[in-house]
Amino acid sequence: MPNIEQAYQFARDQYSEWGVDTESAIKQLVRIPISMHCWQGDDVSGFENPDGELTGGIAVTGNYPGKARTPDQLRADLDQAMALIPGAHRLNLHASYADTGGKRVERDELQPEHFQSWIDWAKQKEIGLDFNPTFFSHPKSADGFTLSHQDKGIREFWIEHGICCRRIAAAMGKALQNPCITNFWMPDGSKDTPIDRKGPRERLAASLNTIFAESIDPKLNKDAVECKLFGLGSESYVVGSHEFYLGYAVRNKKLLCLDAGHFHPTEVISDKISAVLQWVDEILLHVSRGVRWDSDHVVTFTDELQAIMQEIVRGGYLERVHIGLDFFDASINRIAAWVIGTRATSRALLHALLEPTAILRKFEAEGNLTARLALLEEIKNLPANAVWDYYCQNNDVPVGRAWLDEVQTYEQQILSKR
Ligand SMILES: C[C@H](O)[C@H](O)[C@@H](O)C(=O)CO
Ligand SMILES: [Mn+2]
Repeated sequence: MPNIEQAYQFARDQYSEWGVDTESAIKQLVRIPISMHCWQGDDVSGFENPDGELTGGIAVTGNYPGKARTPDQLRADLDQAMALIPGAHRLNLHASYADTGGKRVERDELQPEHFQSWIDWAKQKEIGLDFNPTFFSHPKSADGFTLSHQDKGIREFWIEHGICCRRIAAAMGKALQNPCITNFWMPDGSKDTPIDRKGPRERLAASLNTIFAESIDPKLNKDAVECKLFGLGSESYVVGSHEFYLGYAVRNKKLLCLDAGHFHPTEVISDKISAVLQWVDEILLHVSRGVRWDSDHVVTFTDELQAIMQEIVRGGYLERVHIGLDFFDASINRIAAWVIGTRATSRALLHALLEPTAILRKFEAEGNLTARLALLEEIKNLPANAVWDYYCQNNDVPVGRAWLDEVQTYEQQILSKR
């Protein structure tokens, strides 16, 4: 399309006047993977018990037809979504998505072989995999506690699950020659005011220490821990709070996972990135969008999304921050949800890479805060969209809203027949 080329040439010249090299921004962007979460494709159901209840204080609303019910269906949907998103990304899998051929395998008995079909798929697509033990939607987590449970037997079951998952993740990392990030999120907490806040936290720390006792080469697997402010049914107390995991990650050299929907409504993770990276080597992000009680709306091109990406790029943190997504919406086409959220995240990264940061930094250093604010407003009018369209075209994915036509065709031909 010649007008995309023309618009890009015009944009390239405009950015060059601000000292920004659009070609270099594009080259950087294509190398930044975004870890797409498998659970947007089936409302966090997984394949262990697809019609079972989703527990753990998370909820998916909506009943859009056509959700994936088998590993093959989920992979086909991911193939379709990934074909509409520029760049090479990753897949983030939960343990409850094991491909066991219909056989019931308990979570403390999961093995790498139960994820072989995912590994083969990722190898063929030349993408990396990330992983998560699943501590919810299971009878042994029914009262809201897992690794911090007061019952030793229940704790041991979940500890064994954590140990299995790290080995599975290491097998994925080895097979794909690409380190897997394994994120530990446990729903443990209580609806009403507990008397004992200390005991569960001591037990959670001890359980994690046992899980992480086996040393695994970081070239194969890196562990992350994820905090939360509250969940449905854990409104008064969450064992794994922010302070708990920040301390745990610092002391035990783990990655800290910051989920954008897991803090007070006026608290933003964009401000936390440079703070926690003073104390931990690497972090994982769960890019999400909190709306009132829900921490997991589909990511859109918000101010906070842009601020997160600006912080990563301005701080020179691209090697230390792993970008993952975490949202689930069953009220709209699930493939469209992936595409909207991942394209928005990638576009926000591009905007950050196109920022004339050197000029802004200079004004700030000189104390010229008037110029800093004025230029922050002016650069919002630079033609980043022309660079984005050009980037999409060069990566063989639809430009602009054309991707939606492809999702609608797939819905008619595939989803509507499920
Ligand atoms: C399904 C995920 O593990 C989950 O969303 C977790 O990361 C979370 O954010 C829970 O609120
Ligand atoms: Mn999360």
